[in-house]
Amino acid sequence: MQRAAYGLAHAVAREVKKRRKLAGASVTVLVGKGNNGGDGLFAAALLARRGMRTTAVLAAAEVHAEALAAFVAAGGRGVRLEAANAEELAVLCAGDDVIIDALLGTGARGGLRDASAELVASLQELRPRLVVACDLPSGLDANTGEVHWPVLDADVTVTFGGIKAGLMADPGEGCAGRVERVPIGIEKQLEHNSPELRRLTASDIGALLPNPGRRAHKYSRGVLGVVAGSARFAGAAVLSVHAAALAGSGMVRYLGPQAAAQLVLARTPEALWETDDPGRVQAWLLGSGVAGEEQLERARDAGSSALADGLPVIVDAGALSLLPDRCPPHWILTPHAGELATLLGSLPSTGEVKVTRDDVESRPLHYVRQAAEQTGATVLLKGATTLVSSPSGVVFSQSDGTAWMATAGSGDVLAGVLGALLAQAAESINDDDGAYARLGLKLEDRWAALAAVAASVHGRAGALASANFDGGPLTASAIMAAVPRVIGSLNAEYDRTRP
Ligand SMILES: NC(=O)C1=CN([C@@H]2O[C@H](COP(=O)(O)OP(=O)(O)OC[C@H]3O[C@@H](n4cnc5c(N)ncnc54)[C@H](O)[C@@H]3O)[C@@H](O)[C@H]2O)[C@@H](O)CC1
Ligand SMILES: Nc1ncnc2c1ncn2[C@@H]1O[C@H](COP(=O)(O)OP(=O)(O)O)[C@@H](O)[C@H]1O
Ligand SMILES: [K+]
Repeated sequence: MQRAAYGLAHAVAREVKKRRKLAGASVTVLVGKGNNGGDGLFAAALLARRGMRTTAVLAAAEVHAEALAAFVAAGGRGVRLEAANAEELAVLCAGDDVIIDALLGTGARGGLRDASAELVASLQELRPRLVVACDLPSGLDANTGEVHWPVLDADVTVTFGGIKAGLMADPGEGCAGRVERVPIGIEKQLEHNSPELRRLTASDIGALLPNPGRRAHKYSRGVLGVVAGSARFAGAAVLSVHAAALAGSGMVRYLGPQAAAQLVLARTPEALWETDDPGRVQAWLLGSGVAGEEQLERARDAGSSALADGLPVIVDAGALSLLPDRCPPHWILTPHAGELATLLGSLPSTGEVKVTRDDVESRPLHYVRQAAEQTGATVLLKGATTLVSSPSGVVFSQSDGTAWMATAGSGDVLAGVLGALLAQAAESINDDDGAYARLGLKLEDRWAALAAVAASVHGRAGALASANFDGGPLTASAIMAAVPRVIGSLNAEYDRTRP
């Protein structure tokens, strides 16, 4: 607890010092009845000793006794929270330089109640200057990222030991701000728990990204077949094919109507337009912008032959309605929340239960797992945080992008990037001595890891492209243009630091 409190106090002091002098700055800690409140009080005691004006709002009749004694001994002032003073206290706290949220931690059952809920709801409206959450924002489910409102949005969350699953899945992650981990000596223990939610680091991604050997040729690099776009949504074909080319596929074969193909070739003369027998490919991308019977038929045909040949397939947008009864794990579905809701509704195994887009957005981790389990496929659920579930339930979470990426065509670019990575890795991903094996990834989870690599490259490309405009808005084309640099720098960084 002392280590946790020390780490928390250190982070709070550092954040305050970015804005003003520490001595004389005001901090209020919101204290619940458990150990989370204890951490908050011990941290506040340390801050009082560094000259901060400290107040503790005590939200329970009994709080951590030893921590309260330390807080009082350091000169801190306690105020009891009651229904009658919740609003008044909210106004007072909102004027402070920083608020520490230590109401509920990992022992919480459900959300904030009574006066605590009232206080937090009012504070959230008052938009305090700086909020630091102790371990996790109170009201979050540490295991799922589901949120019991109200929650006070944090600027920084200082979390102890391991990063909780609830800080890597929305909507929880969206409330947590920047997440910092403080080691408290239980890390070795955590390593042995099988991690059901993982986030790949830049170094993991560098290790998994394909890097052509000296003797590579275009066919050995991986050929991607693409059935995307339609007369109505020609842009999806243009974007996905070009993104696939930029992300390093050896070659792209495009199947679609002449009108779309002309636009595809105008943007990507490197692609081939296939009008009858498409020739050999290592992987397929089906569905981005696919509409109309003729193009759906092409997607259906390609899907059937891929299933028969055991080739990996990305199933996006328009092709999500064409799934076989049971998909293999090397079929990667790429829905956004609305498409996932529709998909789940169409599966016989979902039964009569109706799933809405709102349901998926409030429990993305639950539903992405459910979809992977029910279809047998790997499922990538797009969003601010993108979750990828393998059919075995292991989930990867990547959150590297910027909200400017919520723009038309962004998903088509992701599909193209994923297609390129899939075609390049298709023949080596299961090798016993390959990069995926070296990272300790089980066979059934490798497709999900690959999809997570694509999501991260896509997110990083968006972040880089936006940074090039001082954090300004993006088009899908701008995201795409940054993809080669992101791959190049991840590869270079990995080469520089590899063990
Ligand atoms: N190894 C560890 O697990 C460590 C835990 N630490 C801290 O301990 C915290 C967990 O402590 P606790 O297990 O005491 O859990 P909490 O601090 O979350 O408090 C749980 C207590 O609050 C009550 N409670 C549960 N749900 C409630 C609700 N909705 N409204 C009101 N009261 C509710 C419970 O009856 C219980 O007494 C962590 O979040 C972290 O801050 C750290 O001190 C470091 C070490
Ligand atoms: N708020 C956000 N922050 C970061 N990335 C986002 C956000 N919203 C969406 N994205 C990303 O942008 C892409 C949008 O894809 P999609 O919804 O299929 O759009 P479209 O169909 O227009 O291409 C996904 O990769 C998703 O993860
Ligand atoms: K908390």
